[in-house]
Amino acid sequence: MGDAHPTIVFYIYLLRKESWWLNTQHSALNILDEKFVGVKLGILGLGTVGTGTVQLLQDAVGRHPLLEEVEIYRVGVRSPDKPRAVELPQSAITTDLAAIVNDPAVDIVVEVMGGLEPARSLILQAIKNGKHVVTANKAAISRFGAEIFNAANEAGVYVMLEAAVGGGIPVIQPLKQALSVNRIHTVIGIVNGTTNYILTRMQTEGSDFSDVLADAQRLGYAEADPTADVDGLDAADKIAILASLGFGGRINLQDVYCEGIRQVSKTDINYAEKLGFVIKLLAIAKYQNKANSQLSVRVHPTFVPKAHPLASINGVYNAILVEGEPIGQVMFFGPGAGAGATASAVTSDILNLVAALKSNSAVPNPLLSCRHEDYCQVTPIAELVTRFYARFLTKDHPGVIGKLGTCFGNHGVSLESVVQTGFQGALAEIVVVTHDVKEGDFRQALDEIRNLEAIDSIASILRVL
Ligand SMILES: NC(=O)C1=CN([C@@H]2O[C@H](COP(=O)(O)OP(=O)(O)OC[C@H]3O[C@@H](n4cnc5c(N)ncnc54)[C@H](OP(=O)(O)O)[C@@H]3O)[C@@H](O)[C@H]2O)C=CC1
Ligand SMILES: N[C@@H](CC=O)C(=O)O
Ligand code: NA
Repeated sequence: MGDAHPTIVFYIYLLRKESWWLNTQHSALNILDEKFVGVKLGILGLGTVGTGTVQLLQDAVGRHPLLEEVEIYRVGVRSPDKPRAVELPQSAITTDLAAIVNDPAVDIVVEVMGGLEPARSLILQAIKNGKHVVTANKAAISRFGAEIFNAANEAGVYVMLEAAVGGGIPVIQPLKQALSVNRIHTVIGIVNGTTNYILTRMQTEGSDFSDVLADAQRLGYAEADPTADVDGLDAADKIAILASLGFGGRINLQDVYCEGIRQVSKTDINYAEKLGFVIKLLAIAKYQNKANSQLSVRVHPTFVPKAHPLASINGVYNAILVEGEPIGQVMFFGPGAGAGATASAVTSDILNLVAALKSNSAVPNPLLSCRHEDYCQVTPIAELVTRFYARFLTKDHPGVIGKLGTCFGNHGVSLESVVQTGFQGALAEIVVVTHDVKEGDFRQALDEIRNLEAIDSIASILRVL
């Protein structure tokens, strides 16, 4: 300070103290009063997404110039001796992930390791240490979002998750920003690349489920445990996140109804084709009853009319159709999984954080942080009103169709079409498509039908969009 006037020294002391306080509250201020010297990343995970992200960052020429200010500082893995598709100094690689989130030099923690624990604890620890977080982990966010975002708001840091839904498709930021002036009433999408890839190949090539799943795993689309993809759980995580953003409240994951694609057979795919539909695993969040803000949030294989915009989304591609007022319909389309596509989303989040760090703003940006406090009301699936497709295997008795019609009629289920085209061995196959019906009523009719002497089995039940 040399011989500065004592009052000035005192003011500088107060400013420093103030800025220290702000620094602990808002890590966006970590660089206040200092020249911006670049941003150090601590990356947790170097698998499909981590590797794609490192490749993108190491090849920054021709991309946004801010990327050149990003340093890959530490990378955490499980098996340090595994051969990697990227070159990094050995000193940057560690198996001690806690050391990364506790390292004061790290500005942004990029969590691309997946799983629930230790991912959750590491994210929370990074936040506690005043670090911004980028994550691709929809499983952790959909379960621990409240805890993670509350902690982030308290610490004044951001948790960014563009890669968590729709892979490379920008959909999180548009919902948080560009579309947030709309009253959203429907979010409906194909949000799992693995199952869309499987269904597409079963449909176009008549391939077997297990062969195509192996290909999806080899291509890096599937989760470490592909059950999450195949059983619809990954899509449920994603629609919970999208619904939360679209409808302005938290979603309890247990309220999301979820069915996967295991029961979708080639026979159903062929019937769908004959009836003018394709089968897609849809994730749907929409007002069931706008008057009392009741939402329907669900994932299930669905008969989608061939003319619907989601019917032509094939392979690993995802698409999310958002409907709101006043905008009407907007559809986001692009690659939903894979190294490069997902790295694009992760890196765009990193870029946003670099920009936030550079802007030196003392005030957290409300368009980057999470503002939810309350939970949305989600209605039970029995209350859903939808059309159904059902396939029955029946004994070849006269009058079976009439008996089916009577049971449906007893429960107020009206039929749009009834088709009897084929046989499975000695059993006749009858396919029914209903008009809109309350799911609970439809299920009661099925219970009655199951008890008919002429019915061998109900081979499949799928909802129709
Ligand atoms: N794959 C995709 O297309 C997409 C994935 N995501 C999400 O991104 C995340 C990562 O997925 P992905 O890259 O496919 O996963 P991978 O299984 O390919 O990679 C996981 C990485 O994390 C490391 N890792 C995992 N657990 C630990 C641990 N306990 N300690 C140290 N290191 C650990 C692994 O280390 P090691 O290499 O040594 O085994 C590996 O490098 C997940 O949350 C996933 O849901 C999101 C969108 C698309
Ligand atoms: N396993 C997921 C990866 C992206 O989230 C998928 O198949 O969509
Ligand atoms: Na995305």
